[in-house]
Amino acid sequence: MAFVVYVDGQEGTTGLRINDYLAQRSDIEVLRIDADKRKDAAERARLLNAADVAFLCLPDAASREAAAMVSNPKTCLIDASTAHRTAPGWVFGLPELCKGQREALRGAKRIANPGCHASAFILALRPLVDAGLLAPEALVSATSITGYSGGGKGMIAEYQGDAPAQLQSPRPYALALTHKHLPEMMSHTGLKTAPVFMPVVGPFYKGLTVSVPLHLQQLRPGSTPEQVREALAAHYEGERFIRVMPLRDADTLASGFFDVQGCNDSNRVDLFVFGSETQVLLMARLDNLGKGASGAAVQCMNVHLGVEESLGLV
Ligand SMILES: NC(=O)C1=CN([C@@H]2O[C@H](COP(=O)(O)OP(=O)(O)OC[C@H]3O[C@@H](n4cnc5c(N)ncnc54)[C@H](OP(=O)(O)O)[C@@H]3O)[C@@H](O)[C@H]2O)C=CC1
Ligand SMILES: CC(=O)N[C@@H](CCC(=O)OP(=O)(O)O)C(=O)O
Repeated sequence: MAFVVYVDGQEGTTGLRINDYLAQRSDIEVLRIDADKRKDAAERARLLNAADVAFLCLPDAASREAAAMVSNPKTCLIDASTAHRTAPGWVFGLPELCKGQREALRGAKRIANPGCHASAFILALRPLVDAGLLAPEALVSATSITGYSGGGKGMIAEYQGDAPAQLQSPRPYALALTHKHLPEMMSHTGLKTAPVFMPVVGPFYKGLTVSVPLHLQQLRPGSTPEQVREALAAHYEGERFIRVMPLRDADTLASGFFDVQGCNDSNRVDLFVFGSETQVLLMARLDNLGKGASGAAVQCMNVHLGVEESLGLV
């Protein structure tokens, strides 16, 4: 018997991509809402409550509204928005976060998927905190370079229309230093202080890389770049979507440049450690619409339904 799935926000950037993934699956029956009822609360409530799994691919306020509509105890919600990522009762949708996370996702009926920048930041730093290399009290900074599809339909239209010249250069943003991913970045790494975080959106569709520069003096005394890479490799051993690259990745150093789009069209995260005698630079790369959004949501569904090993993501 097929699992019944509904995507609330089926016409948005994340929803469309989830539907592409689901279309390849014979074990999933997708409920679709009529075009003229896409924002009709009663019809959305009916479909949400008819689903085994419902994805919320909506702005935050609409996600909160949708969650409040669900009374069927069997419906599992997987929310792609920022609304519930540190909310009590919701499990964070990052199976690789730590031991026990998969089991938590199997049992959960409320799953909040990470933000795209946050996924990369957390996957790069959580192992260092868990291994005792980076103290929870550490003060860190991060930048993120991202494609414009991260900004949803609105930003895509801005870039693909008659775009003004300033959109052709990288644009730093969130300069009030209050980016909406900071709470989840702290809560799911264990860091007690928010990083100084500067995202930069560039004139390409998708692909994202978070970089975290660290002086070795910021780490446990005596730490080396080798130990940093080792901590990542040990944490993610056996994880099929996480690739810990060789220390000082030779291909990148030989080419001289880092390829921000190198994980596009995959659900993969590549983790890089570059290092000198006194410094390390951690870089985490993903497709913001893959492991940064829709791929991650489908992966969480697979984990929840207990079909993770068999299905559809690369
Ligand atoms: N794009 C990305 O890389 C990522 C996005 N996310 C998050 O996922 C969520 C969806 O983002 P994204 O797909 O990019 O956004 P889009 O703007 O592309 O799509 C949002 C969709 O939600 C629909 N919608 C808005 N309000 C309602 C409502 N009240 N009822 C039903 N549908 C509604 C919109 O309808 P309409 O078409 O009429 O505007 C639109 O189709 C957001 O919370 C976003 O922050 C998370 C990680 C990464
Ligand atoms: C380029 C761009 O604007 N990106 C979005 C993040 C996309 C994402 O992860 O959004 P949610 O947290 O809403 O899920 C931003 O930085 O706000």
